[in-house]
Formats: sequence, C-alpha cells, structure tokens
Amino acid sequence: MAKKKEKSVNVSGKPRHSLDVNRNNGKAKGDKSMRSAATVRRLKMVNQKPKRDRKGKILFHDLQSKDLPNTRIEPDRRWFGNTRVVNQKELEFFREELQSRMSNQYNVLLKERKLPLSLLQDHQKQAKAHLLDTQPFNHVFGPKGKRKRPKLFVSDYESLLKTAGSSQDAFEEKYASAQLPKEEEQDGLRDLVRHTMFEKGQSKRIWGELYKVVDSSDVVVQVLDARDPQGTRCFHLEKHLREKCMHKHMIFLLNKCDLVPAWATKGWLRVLSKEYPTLAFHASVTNSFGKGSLLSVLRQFARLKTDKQAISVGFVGYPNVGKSSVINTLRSKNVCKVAPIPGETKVWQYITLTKRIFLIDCPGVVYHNNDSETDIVLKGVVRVTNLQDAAEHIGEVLQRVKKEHLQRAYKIDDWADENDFLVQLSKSSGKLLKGGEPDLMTAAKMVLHDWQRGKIPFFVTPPQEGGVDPSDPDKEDHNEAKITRATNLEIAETNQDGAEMDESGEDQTNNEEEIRMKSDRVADAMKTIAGIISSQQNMNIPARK
Ligand SMILES: Nc1nc2c(ncn2[C@@H]2O[C@H](COP(=O)(O)OP(=O)(O)OP(=O)(O)O)[C@@H](O)[C@H]2O)c(=O)[nH]1
Repeated sequence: MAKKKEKSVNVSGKPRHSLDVNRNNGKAKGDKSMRSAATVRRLKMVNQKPKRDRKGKILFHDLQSKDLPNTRIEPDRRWFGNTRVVNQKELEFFREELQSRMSNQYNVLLKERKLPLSLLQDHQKQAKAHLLDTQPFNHVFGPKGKRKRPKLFVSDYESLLKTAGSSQDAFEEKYASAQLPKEEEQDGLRDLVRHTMFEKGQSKRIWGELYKVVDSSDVVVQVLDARDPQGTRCFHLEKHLREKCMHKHMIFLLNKCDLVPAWATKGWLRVLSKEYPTLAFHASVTNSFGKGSLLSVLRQFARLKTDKQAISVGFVGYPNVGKSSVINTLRSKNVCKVAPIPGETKVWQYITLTKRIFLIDCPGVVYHNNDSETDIVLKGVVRVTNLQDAAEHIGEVLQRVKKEHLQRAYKIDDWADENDFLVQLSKSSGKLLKGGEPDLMTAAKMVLHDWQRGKIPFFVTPPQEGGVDPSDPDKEDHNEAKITRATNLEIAETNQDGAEMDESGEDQTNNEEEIRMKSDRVADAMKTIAGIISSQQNMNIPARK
C-alpha cells in the first residue's frame, strides 16, 4: 500500500527536495524527521532575496507586489454633498466675474445663499499678503514661480535694530508735530459751541434710528436735495449696504427739483444713475412730480420679492431734504409731520402705502465729514433761530448766489461786503434795534431762512461729461445714449451652479424651471425700472425759471 501511495505522489521516484512543501506526504503526523510544510514555506520566504542592480538598488522583490496599488484617490464631489470641485483657474474666473457683477448696482444676485460668497470675502479678510491679487497663480506657486526675495536693506540684526529705532524716532517726531496745532486749537468754548449747535443729526440715537430703518427695509430710498445732491449723500451708508446688505436695493431720489433748473436736474440724473437708479421728484400733495415713476419703481421691487408678503421701503437722508414730504406725496395726504425746520421727524414711523408696500420715515441723519459750520448751516441741518452768529454765514451766501438773484429778492442794488449788505437789508426791511440801529442778526437770520426754504436760488452744477456743457440743452442728447447704456441691465446668471449641483433629475428640472422663471421676472422688473428712469429724463421736469 505504501508503494502505491508513493507512486501516486512521486511519479519520478526521485527523493523529494528538502524545500518541497509536500515532502512529508504519507509520513505520520508526529514524525519530526522531515520539515513540515509550514517550515518549508517559512524557510523559502527567508531565503528569498531581492534582485539588485550593480549599485545595490532593489530592482524587484518577490514579496513586493509588482503592480503597486494606486493609493491616490480621485476626489469625488459626491463625498462633499452639495459641492463642486473647481480648479484654480475656474476659482479665479468665478471671483472676478462675481466681483464685477456685484459692483454693478443694476445686477441682482438670485439665490445668494447658494453661492459660495465666502470665496470672495474670506480671501479679503485674510491678514496675509494677497499674493494672488497682484500676480497670477502660476507666477506665485507654479513651477515657474518668480517670487523675489524681500529687500531688507540690512545685513545683520544690529543694523536692523538701528534702522527700526531711527524710523520710529522719525515717526514720533512727525506725529507729534501733526498733533500740536490741533491741541492748540482746542479751547473749551469753541468745542462747546460746536457741540450744541452743529452736531445735530449725528447723535447715537439718530444713528440708531437710521440703522433700525435700514435693517427693516428691503428698499432704501436715499432722498437727496437736488440743489446739492453730492453734499447730502451718505457714502458711509452706501458702503454699508454694498458690503453688508447686498440683498437690499438702494435708489436715489432727487427731491426739490422744482428749485433748480431742469438742465441741472437732468445732469444730476445722468451722473447719479450710473451708481444707483435715480429719480427726480417734487414733493407736493397737490402738484407733485415723479410720483408715478417712484410708485412704479417700488411696485417693480415688490415684484422681485415674491417670497415676502410685503416689502418695506425706508426713506433716509439729510435733515430737511423732504423725506416726510415725499411720503405724504405718495399717500396723497399728510400722514407725516412736515416742517421747514430740520429735525422735525424724531423717531422712525411705519406708513402703509399699499397691501404689499410699507413706507418707513426716518429722522434726518448728518453724516460725518469735514463740513465747516457754514456748510452745515447752508445744508439746512441747523435751525436758524438757534444760531448765535447768523451774520457769520452771510458772506458765503453772497458768494454762492448770483448777484442778480439777491438784487431781485431783496431789492438792494449793490453792496461793498456782507456787513454793508446786512445793514442795507435791515434798513429796507425795517429790522431795527432801539435807537434806529440796524438789527444785523435778524436780517442775517432772514436771509438764512430764505436760503433754507429755497427762496434764494442756488444749486451745485452737475459735473460736465466729455466736455459737454451741462447748461446747453441742445447737447443733452449726447449723454442720453450713455445713461441708457449705464442702465442696461444684466442679470447675474450665477444660479446655474445651484442647478448643476442637484443630483436628482426631477428636482433639477423643477429647480431649473423655477430659477429660469425667477430670472425672467428679475430681468423684466429691472428692465422696467431702467425704462422708468430713462423715460423720466425726457419728461418736462418742473423747474425754477
Ligand atoms: N420747494 C420744495 N420744497 C420741499 C419739497 N419737499 C419738501 N419741501 C420742503 O422742505 C421742508 C422740509 O420737509 P420735510 O418733509 O419735513 O423734511 P424731512 O427730510 O422729513 O426733515 P426732517 O424731519 O428734519 O428729517 C418742508 O418745508 C417742505 O415743504 C419739494 O419738492 N420742493
């Protein structure tokens, strides 16, 4: 039997090799004279040596797999849920495109929360040097990186310390000399006068009211005085809205356009429309101008916010520019208190215009700037009755207003200086003190009152564009094309990404459909607004003759 068995395994009849795993076939299990299969395998493993080249570098090793598994795993966007993987080029393109879209006031971002806006903002927030802002990606990180070493201008630590010390001394010297005159100027009395009289509309309470109104509004209407639109603008608020509340819309309303010539109003409309949609307005319950246009614009904004039951429209601006008057005009009745003195509106108030539009009146806010006391008085921020040195500001009035207007308004032919003007005025108007002395203070207040109420014609001329004389009505057409181009609307098509991200086919189609409808609606609304704005410029604007 043993012979038979041997034949079946070892056909050749030769003794088996000591490294043959089947060598002990047929032996009893406990027989230790032969290597077990496990021992043979272990020994084989130990004896396996790698093949090396002449320099000793391993060419291959039996224990090492010849086809190395690919340990790099391809990124798959599905791991991250609703995200996309983009390369650096695409990212840069996205940033530039979105930045340019957002800087245009005539664009509206739909589904803003679905856009990775942090990609835009985060990189600005980073305290590091913004290398990629100044150089393309390939020049900074790519294989052909061209980054230069910083120029330190010092060779060792000691000289670095020395340079730092001397530059600090130079800075302190410069800073101290810059501070000195300010400290000298600050005498307590002057400060007190400035505080009580000229800081109206700047209190914390008033700013609180402004932010309450801005926070509650979907559309912010900045009411500007047509006589000095740039002087009554709040750049601070505009920046705040641009940076922090991009979903809110802002429009400019050039009120009191009846006090300036039509060409000046049209000029300002052209200039300001490039930044925000701008409308001309004359507030009056019985005989207004621009009411229809403003109502249509507000209705278009209401159309944009279909997700809301109603929109709120906040009216903000300098004191006395006519915010309350505009609201009264829209409602065609006196719902807000109006007065020819600044600071009449004390707190914000809600007024219902239609079922879908609420209006909010805001107290007048004065924005921090470098205005002199006379500028503040002439912007109508201060109540003239409270002025203690009204005559001081008359010189500026005489400078700003054309002589013929003053001659016509006060029936004075000529004057040497402001004092002479006031003396003549007080005599002709009977403003005399005891003993027949001219009451210069009362005469000066009379002039300032007339200025604030628009009885003395004055306005700031709009900047000229491309050498066109703004006072020349024949040349107005040159600018017409420009404004139409400026108001040409583009809609940010950034929502495509949102649609792409949806995995399920049906949802995606619904979403795309919804987005397309919304885009169409936004495009329609914005086009209508642009149409209203450009058509207003062709209307007969009520104007001072
Ligand atoms: N000529 C003219 N005067 C206007 C116009 N709009 C307002 N006014 C006058 O400007 C003055 C101030 O108007 P208000 O509506 O009280 O101004 P406000 O901005 O609400 O003022 P505050 O209460 O200080 O915020 C009033 O005497 C109005 O009659 C306008 O379009 N044309």
